[in-house]
Formats: sequence, structure tokens, C-alpha cells
Amino acid sequence: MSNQAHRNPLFQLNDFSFFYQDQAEAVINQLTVSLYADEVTLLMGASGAGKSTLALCLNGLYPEAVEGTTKGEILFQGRATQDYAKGKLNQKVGIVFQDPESQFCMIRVEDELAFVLENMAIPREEMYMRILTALKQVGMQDFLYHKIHDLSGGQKQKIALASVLLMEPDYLILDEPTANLDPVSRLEFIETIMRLQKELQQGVLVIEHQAEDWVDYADRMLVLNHASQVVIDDQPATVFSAYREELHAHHIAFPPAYRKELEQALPAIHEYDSAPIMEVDQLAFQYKKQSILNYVSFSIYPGELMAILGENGAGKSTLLQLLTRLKQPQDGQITLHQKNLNAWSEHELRKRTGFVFQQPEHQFIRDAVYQEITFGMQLNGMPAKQLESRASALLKLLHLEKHQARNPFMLSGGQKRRLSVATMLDETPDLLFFDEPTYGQDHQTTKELLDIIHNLREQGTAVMIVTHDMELVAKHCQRAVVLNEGGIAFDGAPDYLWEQTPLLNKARLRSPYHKRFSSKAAIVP
Ligand SMILES: Nc1ncnc2c1ncn2[C@@H]1O[C@H](COP(=O)(O)OP(=O)(O)OP(=O)(O)O)[C@@H](O)[C@H]1O
Ligand SMILES: Nc1ncnc2c1ncn2[C@@H]1O[C@H](COP(=O)(O)OP(=O)(O)OP(=O)(O)O)[C@@H](O)[C@H]1O
Repeated sequence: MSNQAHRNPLFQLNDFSFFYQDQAEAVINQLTVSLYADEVTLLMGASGAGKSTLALCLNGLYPEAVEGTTKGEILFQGRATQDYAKGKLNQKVGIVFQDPESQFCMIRVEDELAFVLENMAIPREEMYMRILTALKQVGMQDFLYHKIHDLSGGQKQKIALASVLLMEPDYLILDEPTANLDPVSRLEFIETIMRLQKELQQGVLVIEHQAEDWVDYADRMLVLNHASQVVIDDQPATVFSAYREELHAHHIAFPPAYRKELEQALPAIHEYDSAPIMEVDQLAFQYKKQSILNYVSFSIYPGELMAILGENGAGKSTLLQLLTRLKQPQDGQITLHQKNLNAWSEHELRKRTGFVFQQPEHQFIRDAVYQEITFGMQLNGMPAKQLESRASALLKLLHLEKHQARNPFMLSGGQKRRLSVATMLDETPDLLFFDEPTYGQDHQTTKELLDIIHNLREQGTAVMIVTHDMELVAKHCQRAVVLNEGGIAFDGAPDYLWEQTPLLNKARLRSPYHKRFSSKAAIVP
């Protein structure tokens, strides 16, 4: 850091601006910054600030892939990015995307990884060993012959990383790569990256909304404002201690070690003495011969906020799909308001329950944000005036007013997630299922989403979230259910869960920061 002036940058951005075709305003506005080899840089900024766009410009995919336009220049190793032959720059600059699915071309893991090596003209006889090494680095050596489609979200993310590691790029960009990983896999992932970074002397750019696990490793932290200009550039520890007001203004979340007050869990609003909304009795599900859920039973009560936890591949998303009737169990029964789930009409079921997917774009069906939000209201026959005012309230609530005419698929990761929440709120559901609510959100929008969740709870909605974010569980949930080896290994108050060290280890969970370091929790004056 201090000797930057004497080093040659790997990337040099000079007054670089980027415009998407359909927008008059620049998404990246006259950005001037240098990035160095052998430096781990943490890039933070509000949702929609342009972080992913910047990543795609750095590896040369943009502007071509979106017909955007640029001004200024990006030099990589002293040469303008557009002067690199097609496909060359993205071998030197590897990206692991926010959404791993967008980078796969093949059906099986083995073929996907072989495809990467073929593009690099690696001889066939070397391929197998290299693929196996990369899979071992991410703990996925048993999945060589699996179909990518059949993997869980976290498992896909690990394959995406393996495919980039195979290229041994000079510069590695990680765009929220750990959000889908269980807490232990997240630490292992970061340790793998740091080990390789040292071995290969790579530069690494980490785009993250939750800095906690990276702070101790990163050499440098950049904060972007809404115009994608660098407003803070310093060492992470200095940034979190000395720029507190600026960080608040730019919606950056503080890692727990830098938060001033101890997080207090919110009081419970569940009503265990009232009838459950949903009852799950002896539910069993398997894929082919692999048992995923092995006769599990539990009930969901009005107003409770319940977290489903477990390692990658534990069956959390599968459980949500069963509870929303997107999948059918092989055995067992699910009832909603004492009526068998299969006996509900599709229309009634969708009115009473909402589901926000892990990958929000999987549920988009219209080609403009406004149409997407009003689609359900129209189906429910909502009168035009009411529909308009509900839609505009939701657009405002979720900060999407500016984007209402845009194609949902063109939104940033955080915006897509907020849109999928909006589509679930045309009426107040009895039960809301939410796969990774905080994924891709900055501090401000996370807070707002949680406010929405708590408002719903006050109206009696039960909310079931799947999450790998233990801080969220500690602060907001009254109940945690841990899935492990097909069964429910824990069902109770999170405070009690944090004391179960053997169980946490087995389920690859970690207790939240203030429990791990209770004596150090209030270190910030
Ligand atoms: N393909 C596209 N076409 C048009 N506009 C886009 C496209 N992709 C992103 N945008 C817009 O550009 C802005 C920046 O998006 P980007 O994905 O770079 O933000 P981000 O900082 O990575 O956000 P997040 O933290 O939510 O992932 C957003 O307002 C987004 O809606
Ligand atoms: N269509 C499928 N065919 C076969 N196996 C599948 C299929 N979909 C998922 N699986 C497997 O079922 C298991 C559970 O997957 P699921 O997506 O429910 O896990 P998860 O707990 O949500 O994981 P993550 O935390 O990574 O999102 C995983 O081992 C996965 O590989």
C-alpha cells in the first residue's frame, strides 16, 4: 500500500466511464484507480453502485457483451483491454460471479472443467490431474461426474471457483463468491484463495457486502459511491475505524468487530399457543437413491421468524421446494391451515404463501419491472386504482422506482432480489419462504428488507428463511432448525444452538462473532 507509487499497476483505470445502452447516465463515472498484483483489494459500495459492472469491464467481457459504451481507458499490464485478442483477457483475469450458473456451459462437472482446459490448449493427459487438484482445492472431489444442474447453490459456487482456479489467472475477481457457502466452507474458501494468492502472487479483487471474513486478509479497501467513484481508499482496519460516517452514508455494513453496540436479539412474536399455519409430518424425500430428507416433522406458527440452517447440500432449498409444492415428497404429509397442501388450488396457495428464491431471476416472467410487480395483482383481479397505488408503494419501499420500465434480468443482483420480494407482497401472505434474504444487499437494503419481514410478522405472517448468515440468525430469529444428514439435528432458540459446539462443527456452522469473542465484542470505543 504505502509503496504503491513505486510499483507498476496491473490495472490502470484512467477516467473510465461505462454506459449501458438503454441509459443516459453513466453507471461508472470517470473512475481513476490502480490495482496491483500481489494485493488483495476489498471493493464495497451500495447495491447498484456498479461493482459487478466494473468487474465485467476489468476482464474485457464488457462493453462488448452488452453493447455498452465506454469513455476513458482501462490498461491491463500496460495495454488497453480492448487490444487483447478475444478470449485472452478473461484467461488472465478470472471472475467468480455472483450467480455461478451464468458461467457454466456444460452439463457435467467433469466436462465443464475439461472445457476450460481445452480452451487453454492443455494436453488431454494432463487434464484429469489438474481437474482433480482444482476440485480438491474446493472440497468437491466427489462430484466429478455429477450434473451441475443437480448441485446445491453452494456446491455450484465451489465448481465455479474450481473452474477459475484451473486457469491460474494473474488477477482474480470474486463477485460475492461466498454468499451461498455454509460458514465453514466460507472460511475454507477464503483460506484457499489466500493460499493460492500467495503461491501464485495473484492480485485479488473481492466484491462483498459483508466484509467480516475478509477484513484480516485484505491489504486495501475501496468504497464506491453511487456514481461508481472511489470515495475511500485505505487499509480495511483504518477504513472501519476512521471513516465511520462515510461508510454509513454509502450503506456499507460494519463487520461485527467494528460495531459499536452489542447486537440485541429482538423479542419473540411467535404464538405457539395458537394453531400452527403449517404442519410437516414425517416428510421424506430422495433424489434417485440419495436420501435428502429422512422423515422430518415440525410445525410453523403465526408470527414466527424461523431459520433453516445446515451445510451446503444439507437439503434446505429442497425442503423449501417441498413446502411450497414445487416438489412432491415420497412420503409424509404437509398441511396448510389443517388442509393437505395438495388440496389447495394453485391460486389460493400462491395468495397465502410467498417464496423468494435463491436465484431471483428464476421466478421472473415479465419483461418490465412494473409488469412483474403487478402480475400477481392482476391475476387476483385487483381493481386498477388499488393496483396502481400498491405497485407504486412497493416500488418505493424496495427502491425500484427508477427501474420500473427496465427488464428484470438487467437489474443488479441486489435489485433483482428486492424485485422478487416485491412480487410476493401484493397481498400479505400467511407464510413467506425466503432463501438467503440478505444475499447481495448492502447495509441499508438489508435493514429495510428485515423491517419488511418484521412488519409482516407483526401482522401474523410466519417467515421461514434459509440462510448461512449467523449474525442474522442471532439478531433476528427466535427459532433455528438445523438440517444434518437428512434429519433435524436441532430445533430451538439460536442462543441455545451457539452452545452446541459438536453439533455446530458437524453441521459446518459457526456461532456469531459476539459469541465467539464475547470478551472482545465491544472493542470499538
Ligand atoms: N445489463 C444491464 N443493462 C442495463 N443496466 C444494467 C445492466 N446490468 C446492471 N445494470 C444497472 O447498472 C447499475 C449497476 O449494476 P451492478 O450490477 O454493476 O451493481 P452492483 O454494485 O454490483 O450491485 P449489487 O450490490 O446489487 O450487486 C444498476 O442500477 C443496474 O440496474
Ligand atoms: N435435481 C437433483 N437431482 C439430484 N440431486 C439433487 C438435485 N437437486 C439437488 N440435489 C442434491 O440434493 C442435496 C440437497 O440440495 P439442496 O439444494 O436442497 O441443498 P441446500 O441445503 O439448499 O444447499 P446450499 O446451502 O448449498 O444451497 C445436494 O446434495 C444436491 O447435490
